[in-house]
This record gives sequence, C-alpha cells and structure tokens, in this order.
Amino acid sequence: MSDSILVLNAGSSSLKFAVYERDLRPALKGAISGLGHAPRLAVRPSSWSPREEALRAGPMEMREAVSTVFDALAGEGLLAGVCAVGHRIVHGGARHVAPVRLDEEILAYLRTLNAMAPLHQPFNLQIVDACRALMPQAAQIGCFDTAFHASRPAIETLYGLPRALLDEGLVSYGFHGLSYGFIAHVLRERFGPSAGGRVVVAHLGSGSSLCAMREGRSVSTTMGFSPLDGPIMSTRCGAIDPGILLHLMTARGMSGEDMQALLYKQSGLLGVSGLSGDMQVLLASGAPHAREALDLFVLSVSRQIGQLAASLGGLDALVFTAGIGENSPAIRARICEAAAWLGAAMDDARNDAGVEDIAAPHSRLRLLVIPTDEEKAVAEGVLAAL
Ligand SMILES: Nc1ncnc2c1ncn2[C@@H]1O[C@H](COP(=O)(O)OP(=O)(O)O)[C@@H](O)[C@H]1O
Ligand SMILES: CC(=O)OP(=O)(O)O
Ligand SMILES: [Mg+2]
Repeated sequence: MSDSILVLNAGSSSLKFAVYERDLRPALKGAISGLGHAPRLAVRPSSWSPREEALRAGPMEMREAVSTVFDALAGEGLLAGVCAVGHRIVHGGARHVAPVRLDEEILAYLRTLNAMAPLHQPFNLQIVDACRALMPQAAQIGCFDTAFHASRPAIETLYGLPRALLDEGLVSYGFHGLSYGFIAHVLRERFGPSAGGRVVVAHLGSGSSLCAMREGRSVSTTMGFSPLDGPIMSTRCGAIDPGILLHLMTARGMSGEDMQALLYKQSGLLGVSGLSGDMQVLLASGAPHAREALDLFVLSVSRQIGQLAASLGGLDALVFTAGIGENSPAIRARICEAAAWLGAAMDDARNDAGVEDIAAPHSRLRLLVIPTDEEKAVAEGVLAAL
C-alpha cells in the first residue's frame, strides 16, 4: 500500500494507532492499552482476523510501546508506503488551533508546553522525533487536542487571576478536542446542523473530561490550563482546592517535581482506592476504598454535568464516550441516575445491550453512547494540512 496515512495517538494509558488509505478507508487499527500495569496489544486489520495478545505483566514505557507498534506495522508491510504521519498532540498552546506540518520551529514551541501536560506532551513529541528518524520521507502533521475549544466564549477561558497572568496565557485551553470534534461530527450526521442542541459529552477514559456543546461547538469544558482539572481521573486528582497545593509547598516543603508526580500519577482513582487507576480493576474489586473511589468518580462527573448544563442554560442530551463511557454500563447507569434532576431516565436493557440510544421513552434528555475515533479525526486533520 503506498500513499497511506499513519496515525499515532499516545494517551496516558495507551498508544493507539491506525493506517488509512488516502481516501481515509482504514487499513488497520490497533492499540496497546493498559501501559501502566498490564499492556495488551490489539490489532484489527481490515482484511484478516483481529488479534489480541498480552505483552507482559508489568508496566511498559511509551518508548517501548512505540517500537512494538513500529515492529507490528513493519511486519505487515505497512510502514514503507506511509506518506504522512498524523500525530495527536495534546497541547497546541495559544499558537496552534489547526492541524499543522511540524517543523523545527513549531516543535521547539510545542516543547515549551511539556510541563503543562507531562503525561502526554513529551511523549507525543518523542513519537514525532522517532517517526522523523524512521520515515524521513513522510510529512509529520500535528493535530491538537486543544484546538476544538478555541470556539469557546472568552469568558469561559478565564480564571480569577491578575490580568497580567491571564495575558501571559494562564487561561483554560481544554483537551480531548479531537474526540469532541469527532463526536460533534457524528451528532451533525444524526441531528443535522443543530447537532442535538445543548449537549454535554462525557469523555471518560484514563483521562476524563466533559464538554458542553451548542450546535456542535465547544462552549465550556472541564479540563483547563492543563489536563488536571475536572472529575477525578485514573491517576490525576481532578479539581481540588488550590489551598492544598499551598499547604504541600509551605507546610510540607514539597518540590515541584514531587507535586507533579503526586497530582498526575498518584492521585485520582489510584490514590483514593490505593489499589489501581484502572476502572475495570476497581469494578471487579469489592474493597471498601475501591468502592469509595468509584463513588467519588461518579459524584465528580455528576457535579461537572451540572456545571456544564449551567454554562449551556439547560440540557438536551448527554453523550458517553471513551474507554469507560463506551464500555461500562454500570458507570453510565450511575451517572444517569445522578442526572435524573436534569431529566435523564435510562432504559436499563438498552444500556446493557450496547446500543447508541440508551434513553427510556419518557426521558427528557437524549442519552447516547457514541464510540469516539480520535485517529479518524487526526487523519482528517492530516488531509486538511497536506
Ligand atoms: N469494559 C470496560 N468496563 C469498564 N471500564 C473499561 C472497560 N474497558 C475499558 N475500560 C476503562 O477505560 C479506561 C481507558 O480508557 P481509554 O479511553 O482507552 O484511555 P486513554 O485513551 O486515556 O489511554 C481504563 O480505565 C479502562 O479500565
Ligand atoms: C488529555 C488526556 O487526558 O488524554 P487521555 O485521556 O488520552 O490520557
Ligand atoms: Mg485517550
């Protein structure tokens, strides 16, 4: 296959990849998931049977995941024909709100954002470097998680900080925008230009965020300056009182490096449960702290739904997506139950059946499960940039 597009999407717990023909027909999709504890490789080629294998029992570094994926693709003869590589890059900063061909100057700017998304940005850029070395003939295109949120009203991006800091870029950027852009596209296909009206999309994965959309455009979102804000996540704390940070710095003398590790890697579901940041592990465990972590996850997502509904002045639909949103009927049921005050009424049988529309006939809200496809969104960005 020649003239194909390779897409690489390094998330906080996974490396997802896809190869597309120039007309965006997928030739192969795959992922290494569970990087933090039990990595598994799943590959779904279009023309032969899908396969899945456990790679090992312990954690896997992103660097090793990348070479495992390159080996798998080379083994299928899929690397030679790649004319462009599309990269999910989580932070585009103030400069990048559209897909762009990555050159030295742009990469140098993107590296300045590493500390604002330490679980993602350095790895996203490491992968760009690896691809440039391995496929010097291919164009490298960056597609940004932050871009979709550039349409928000300016007031939604502000924090209550001194103007000088806001002017320096200490504002909300928002993330998971490639996923939200894909979901907005599906909503337009289903409901026309209204895209379902006032919609909250809950992207619940290893990183979790929610986005309020009006007519398919971002109005408000729960991640902000960094991908730490919002509901509790796999290993990230979500929204916390900033007084806690002051306490850790002043009373405990904690270093910046230790605080970064605490907030990004040791908190969230992992921190509260003391067991795991993986939703499937927690759902299977009956341990009291695991149950409390799940309760806090549901509560923190539910609170954010209320906050986003306020930004929209009401709500017409709630959409679930990403690893947890797409695959856990139990978590969806609990979140819908908590959103009853907004008019949500779920149909249990439909929720368990894995269909798109999971609302009961009398539900005032549309309740939908829509699988996201960040790789497709990146591939479209590649075509736009080429
Ligand atoms: N069947 C399932 N039930 C509950 N949670 C699931 C299921 N499948 C995957 N998940 C959870 O989804 C999360 C990973 O989501 P994903 O969107 O793939 O992450 P990321 O892109 O951030 O690496 C993990 O917490 C995993 O346990
Ligand atoms: C931005 C972010 O948290 O991404 P992911 O959920 O893929 O880790
Ligand atoms: Mg992800």
